[in-house]
Amino acid sequence: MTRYRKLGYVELNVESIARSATFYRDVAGLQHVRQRQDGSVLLRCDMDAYSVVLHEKAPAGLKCVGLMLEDASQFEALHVQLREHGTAYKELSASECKLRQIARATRITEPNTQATLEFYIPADDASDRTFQPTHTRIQRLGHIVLGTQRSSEAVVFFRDVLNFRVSDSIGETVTFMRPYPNPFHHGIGVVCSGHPMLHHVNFMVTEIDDIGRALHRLRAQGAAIVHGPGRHPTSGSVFLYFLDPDGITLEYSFGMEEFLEIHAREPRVLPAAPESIDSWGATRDPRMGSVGEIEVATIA
Ligand SMILES: CC(C)c1ccc(C(=O)O)c(O)c1O
Ligand SMILES: [Fe+2]
Repeated sequence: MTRYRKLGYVELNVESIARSATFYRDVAGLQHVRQRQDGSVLLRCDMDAYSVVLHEKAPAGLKCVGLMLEDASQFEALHVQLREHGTAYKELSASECKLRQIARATRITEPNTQATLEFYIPADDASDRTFQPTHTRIQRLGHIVLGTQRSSEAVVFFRDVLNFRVSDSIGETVTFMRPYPNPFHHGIGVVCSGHPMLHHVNFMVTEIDDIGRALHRLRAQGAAIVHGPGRHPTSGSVFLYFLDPDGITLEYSFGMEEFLEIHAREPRVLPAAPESIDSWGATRDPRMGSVGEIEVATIA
């Protein structure tokens, strides 16, 4: 079965690249890396080549998600699983990989959310990958949550075909899964929604003070805070959600539960109640998770 390192990158469509590049650097606190010839902007929040890629394309939402495999031998296991399930896949050409600073990649359309998933290993190039945390000490791209009306089928696909492990669910509304054996409680969440969508993108920060400071900083910068601060009983994280310039929901969180590779605890099902989302009792702005079209790629 396929083994992963982590959720590696997320590529977003935004209405104005200049406006969003400034926001993701100055407000969200990522490091600007460079602009590619096609105009897309690379930002990072760890020592990888990039963690977030912005593309100027309406409507705003998700272009694709990169899942870093443990090593090159995982492609064989992944391809076997995809063929057995009858899921079409495409291997990216050497020139496309070079452009994206990756050594090898396979792309699929996840059949239930329609999200483009890219399974990859990074290039072993000599590019500068230093990362200097900014006002908010982001440690990594944490997770994304995808919405679909076929959420139970999506969970089965991530679990049985892609070898994600379920960490917890809240009733039948949301399930949190980790790309095995990455230790963090979830790299992907799947939420019930009326149509396929990106619900939010999460960045994990260094300490609770990053959340408290962000609350005041975001207010001063005029960003829309849409939920929190609060604590998620599922992963144990303290959270704060805010909107990017197009209304895409971003989350900072601190303190996520970690799982061992073996003898991990069993997944839990928490009741479908507000206390299962937030044990501090914060109220949610209805704009949370409301913008995030999923661009559907053609897998030839
Ligand atoms: C409100 C959302 C879907 C949610 C719930 C719980 C967690 C967590 O346990 O960390 C999240 O990260 C969420 O985004
Ligand atoms: Fe989250």
